[in-house]
Amino acid sequence: MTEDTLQALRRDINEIDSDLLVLLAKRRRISHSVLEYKITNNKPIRDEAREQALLEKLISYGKSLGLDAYYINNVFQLILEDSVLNQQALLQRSLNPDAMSDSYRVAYLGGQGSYSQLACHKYFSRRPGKLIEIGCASFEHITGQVEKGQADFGLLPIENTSSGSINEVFDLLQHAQVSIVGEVTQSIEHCLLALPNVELKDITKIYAHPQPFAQCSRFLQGLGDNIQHETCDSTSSALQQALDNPNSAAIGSAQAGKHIGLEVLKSGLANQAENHSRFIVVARKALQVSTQIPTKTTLIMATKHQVGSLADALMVFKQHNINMTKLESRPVPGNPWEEVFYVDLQANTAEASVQRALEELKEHTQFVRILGCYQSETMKQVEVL
Ligand SMILES: C=C(O[C@@H]1C=C(C(=O)O)C=C[C@H]1O)C(=O)O
Repeated sequence: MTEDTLQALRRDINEIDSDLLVLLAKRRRISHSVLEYKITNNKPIRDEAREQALLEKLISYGKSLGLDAYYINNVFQLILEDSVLNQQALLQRSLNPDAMSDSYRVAYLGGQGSYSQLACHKYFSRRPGKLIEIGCASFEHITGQVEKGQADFGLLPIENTSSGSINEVFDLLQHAQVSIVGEVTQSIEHCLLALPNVELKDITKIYAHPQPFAQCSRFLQGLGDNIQHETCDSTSSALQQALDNPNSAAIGSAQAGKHIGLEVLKSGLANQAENHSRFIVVARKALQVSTQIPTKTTLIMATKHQVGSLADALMVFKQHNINMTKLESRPVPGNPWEEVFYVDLQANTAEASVQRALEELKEHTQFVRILGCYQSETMKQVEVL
């Protein structure tokens, strides 16, 4: 085959890819129109039976064209997710017009290349308007910016699949005057990054935020005791240190390393192959969440000092048929041995049944505070394979 033939084939591929994009954009517009029907008829945004039927039909047709089921499933699950999340985002925007402006300021930990920045870009990608980023040095700084009205939103990591709950953030939420308005999950792919030409054997010091150190503990143990670990305020500052100090490395994402001029010495450092962090998005005022979309409510409560009081409180959720997805206990700062509980519920406080459950919960607790009611971002795929 000649070079000219190759170029001609590549032109054909380019054309097909452009056509695919045009069709995807058209599909998205039609999906937006379907939303109008759901709003008028008060129907849930998601229709899993329709998705299931659609995927089965596509897989069968795709097979006749020589495409395998796994490939078709992967491609269309992504298209469906986009379609559903976009409808949800549009609906939420129409419900909360006051919270929409041409530009919005978001405070997150670190700066260019931090994992928080990746999560911020992912979460706000569906939102029109100009994103103004405010890099912060600590979690308190983030909530402070939101409380003072210097940021419209703050992004805080709350849990990680390798290292568990991020206690500092839970403790901060006890007193911060902010409301949770959203969540986003970001996959975290830790790499060891160093200046070009530095080899693993040359490294004497590794810089990282405490979270990546915890999430990559097994890899770090394997390197032996001769390498010093220095904790940094954020992944961005760890990268800067690796840039400034010879024979050192930092833990961060490959993208962040590339951006700043560091190369990947080793990838896949996390203890768990599937390493994800869930972030919460906070704002000064709570948002209204449509009952047509999957919703989470996060609350904080202190139970009474009586036998069975936690069990009694949790029974309220069971009796009202409310699914609890997380229960976390944290000490009360300044009151040794006192505990507060963080609870995530699959519930929307706009529903009368949820309001009744929360009223009843008060009878079994010393206090209850709703930290937020927000759109659940995790979309469970329908299973066809
Ligand atoms: C577009 C719709 O809404 C959602 C998105 C779908 C899609 O993009 O094909 C299918 C079902 C729904 O979960 C619809 O209900 O038809």
